[in-house]
Amino acid sequence: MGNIIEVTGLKKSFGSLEAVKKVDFTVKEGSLFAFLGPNGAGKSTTIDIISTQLQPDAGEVIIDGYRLGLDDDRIRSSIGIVFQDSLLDPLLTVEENLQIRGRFYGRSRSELQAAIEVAAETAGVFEFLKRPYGKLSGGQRRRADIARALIHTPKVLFLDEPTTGLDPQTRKRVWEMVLKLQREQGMTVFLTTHYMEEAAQADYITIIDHGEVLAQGTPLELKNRYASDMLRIKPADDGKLTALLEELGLAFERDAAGIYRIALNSTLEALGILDRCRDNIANLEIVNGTMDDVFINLTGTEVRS
Ligand SMILES: Nc1ncnc2c1ncn2[C@@H]1O[C@H](COP(=O)(O)OP(=O)(O)OP(=O)(O)O)[C@@H](O)[C@H]1O
Repeated sequence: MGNIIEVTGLKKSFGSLEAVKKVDFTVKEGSLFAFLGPNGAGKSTTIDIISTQLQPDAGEVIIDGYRLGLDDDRIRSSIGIVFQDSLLDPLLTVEENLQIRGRFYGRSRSELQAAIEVAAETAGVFEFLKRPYGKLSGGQRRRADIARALIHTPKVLFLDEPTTGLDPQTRKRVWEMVLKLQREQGMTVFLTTHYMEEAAQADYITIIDHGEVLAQGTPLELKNRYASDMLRIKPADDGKLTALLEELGLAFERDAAGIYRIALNSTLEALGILDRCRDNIANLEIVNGTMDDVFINLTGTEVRS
């Protein structure tokens, strides 16, 4: 698959604040791409630029073969965006909201109705098309927002924190719908999220902070590079285990419960350590590095919950 988005040397300042300093990344067609960073990292500014809503100071953006600044109308027809704040009218039904949106795209009445049905079916809002948007639950609203973004059958769907503010069960349902869109319909999904368990399911991740790319790769590549597996040992005899680990030259920490934590260079390194310490182990576990660890190690910031 080729790249559907190519961003090179992107820069944007607001006065003296360099919100985007030099951002380069590519997104493969049909992939689930996660764009991560702490608050104020420059994610929204980047998305606003590549979705034609904000002019960059420098850089090149190509989406679906169209160049930003030259083919903005074509870019707009290739992308759908779900913002954090909904754009739908709470007093109108979901169907009426979709009709209003769909009319932007100059279709005949029957084409519009067909497009609404497909978008509603895809986003799972078919059964409440006739209900006022304002009367829907949080998860239903989010799916209606997604239906709005799908009405012109875009190739790339931008989702800005699509599951933030939803209860865990609803979050799961919305998330499953997003995955289905990407996996079954081949849609490219460009996602920002503060939920690392969602990011961990992406095909590719770019992490930015202070307007610069800190790291890029698949979740596995990033975990291998920026998160260690952890060996946790509950000792049979504290003093002996401390002495043994020191003798082995291993760095360790002890938590409040008296559990020893040893960062591993590789999972298999645990075998040698366990073999040497076996007589002093009451209990043990190996905890794999997570995307949370990657995020914290790179940005020095806890993931916002
Ligand atoms: N229109 C603007 N005028 C001035 N400063 C702005 C403007 N838009 C964004 N900024 C600043 O640029 C920086 C990057 O903001 P941006 O919204 O792109 O970050 P973000 O990564 O999307 O953060 P969040 O996760 O909170 O949405 C921040 O310091 C922000 O205050």
